[in-house]
Amino acid sequence: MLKLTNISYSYRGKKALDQISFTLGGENITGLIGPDGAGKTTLLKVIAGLYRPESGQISGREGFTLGYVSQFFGLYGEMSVQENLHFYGRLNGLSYPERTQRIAELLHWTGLASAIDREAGALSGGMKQKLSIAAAVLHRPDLLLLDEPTNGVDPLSRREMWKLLQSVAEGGTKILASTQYLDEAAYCDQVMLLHKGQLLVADSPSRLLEDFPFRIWAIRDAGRERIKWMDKIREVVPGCEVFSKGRDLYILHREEMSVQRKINTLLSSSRDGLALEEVNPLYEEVFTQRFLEADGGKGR
Ligand SMILES: Nc1ncnc2c1ncn2[C@@H]1O[C@H](COP(=O)(O)OP(=O)(O)OP(=O)(O)O)[C@@H](O)[C@H]1O
Repeated sequence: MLKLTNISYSYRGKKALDQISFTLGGENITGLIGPDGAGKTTLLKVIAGLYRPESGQISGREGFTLGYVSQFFGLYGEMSVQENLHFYGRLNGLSYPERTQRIAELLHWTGLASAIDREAGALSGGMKQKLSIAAAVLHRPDLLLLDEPTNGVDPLSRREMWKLLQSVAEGGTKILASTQYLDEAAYCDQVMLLHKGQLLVADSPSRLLEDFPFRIWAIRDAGRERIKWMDKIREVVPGCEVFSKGRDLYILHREEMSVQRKINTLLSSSRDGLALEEVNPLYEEVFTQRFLEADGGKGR
C-alpha cells in the first residue's frame, strides 16, 4: 500500500496539488478523473517519484514496485516490438527465459503478437500505447501508473484499452489511470475526482451515482423551441438547472414531485406534444455537478 498524506506541489509558486491525501493499493483499478489542468499529470509524477512534493509524505514505498506510462511514447521507435520488450525486460533484471515467457504472455494480452517484428515507431497510436503498457508491466509491478492512456483514442479502442487494463489488474498489478473522460469511471473500482489541485472525493463509482442528490428529467426532442422551453422551465421551477444535449433538454433538481407536476402542467399547455421522463444520472452529470460545486457556483 502507498499512503499519501497532505501532498502539495507548486510550479513557480502556482499550486498544482493542494494537500492531497489517499491510500493506493486496495482497489484493482483507480481512475484519477479531472478536467485539463486539474493536476493529474503532476500527481502521477509525484507518485512515480519523478517530482518531489513541496510538502506532505508518501509512505509504503519500500518494496513497493511501480510501472509508469507517460503521455508520450517513451520506447525506441527504430527497434521492433519484440526488441523493445526484451530491452525493457533486461533493464528490469529479468533473465532470458523469464523475459521470453512474460513477453509471450503480454503479447497475447495486448494483441500485439502479430506485430512483434514491426518497428515500434511505425505502429498506430493505440498499438504504441499497448506496447508502452506491456513494457511497463514486464516486471509485474505492484502498481501501474498511466497518464491519460485513452486520450485521443477512438471510443471503441478506449473500451479495448480498459479491457487490457482489467487483464493487467487480474494479473496482480493495481492500476492508477488518469482520464478526462468522465464516463470512464464505469471501468474503475474506485474514482478520485481531482479539480484545481484538490481531491474532491474518492469513492466507488456506483456509490457516487447513488449519493447524487439531484433527480434528473429529460424532455426528448424538444425541437427548435428549446431555448424558449428552457426559460419557461426555469420560471416555473425556481432553482432548477436546465441544459440541452443535442435535441434533448435535461432538468436537474433536488426535489421531486412538485417539479414533475409543474413541468407537466407547463408542457400540457402547449401543442408541441412534449413529454417529461425521469432518467438515471450519468457519471457526466454527477461529476460535472461536483466540479461546479467546487467552483462555488451552479449554472452550466
Ligand atoms: N511545467 C510546468 N510549469 C508551470 N506550470 C505547469 C507545468 N506543468 C503543469 N503546470 C500547471 O499545473 C497545473 C496542473 O497541471 P497538470 O499537467 O498536472 O494537469 P492535468 O490534469 O494533467 O492536465 P492535462 O490533461 O492538461 O495534462 C495546471 O494549471 C498547469 O498549467
